[in-house]
Amino acid sequence: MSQTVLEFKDASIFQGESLVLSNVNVEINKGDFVYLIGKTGSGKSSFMKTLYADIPLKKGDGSIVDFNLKTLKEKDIPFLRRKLGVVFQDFKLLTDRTVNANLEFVLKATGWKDKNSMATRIEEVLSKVGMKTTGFKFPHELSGGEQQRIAIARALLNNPELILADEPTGNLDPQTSVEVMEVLQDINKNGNTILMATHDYALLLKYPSKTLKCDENQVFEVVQRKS
Ligand SMILES: Nc1ncnc2c1ncn2[C@@H]1O[C@H](COP(=O)(O)OP(=O)(O)OP(=O)(O)O)[C@@H](O)[C@H]1O
Repeated sequence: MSQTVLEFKDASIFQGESLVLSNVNVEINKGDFVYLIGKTGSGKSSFMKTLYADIPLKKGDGSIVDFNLKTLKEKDIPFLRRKLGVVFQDFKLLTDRTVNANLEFVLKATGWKDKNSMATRIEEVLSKVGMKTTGFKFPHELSGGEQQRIAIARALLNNPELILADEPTGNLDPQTSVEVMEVLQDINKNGNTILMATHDYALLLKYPSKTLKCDENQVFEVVQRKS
């Protein structure tokens, strides 16, 4: 039986007082790869932010990785985020330290203590994204695509139940976008569930998958037509 990782029922999403999305009914199951598309300003980022509790869910119901977003308390947010891996368009690596130190920073912040286990986990996630030999480098010594791979490795550190990728290829050229997408596809094939907001229709065509669209304050599933 499929296991639900994310479920929204009749939810509304607000930015401050203004309604961005209404009647949101969405379900994502374990192992899915789901795209979230829509024009600029249609609410993709607002939806993503609701999922990692950067925006509170005030109306309707929403649950994600066994957390109820409606009743979520401030103190629960770090525990929710430990079960999520978030990847952003602008990578958000700490520029003043190496790749290894970036990853170690996250492990320490999420309660890891043993040096050897941390080093092993760092090596594991770097090899998952094909960046095993770059741990000693600083972010500025890496290309955009490589930095995004490191950001994906960082998202994988705590074995997240769901990866939220908000325009992960938005700052990359088409060739590099495909390379980063291959990494996300591999991770998905290995069992990780991924929700990816994107503007990149070329990727959608190349890697077809379930697609949700934000338009006119609604989110609905679109069926890709085979050409
Ligand atoms: N911090 C904010 N405060 C108030 N309104 C906001 C805020 N952020 C976004 N909005 C508004 O919410 C709506 C949805 O924006 P959102 O960023 O979710 O769209 P998006 O689909 O992610 O766009 P893009 O593709 O440009 O990132 C827009 O009308 C935007 O102006």
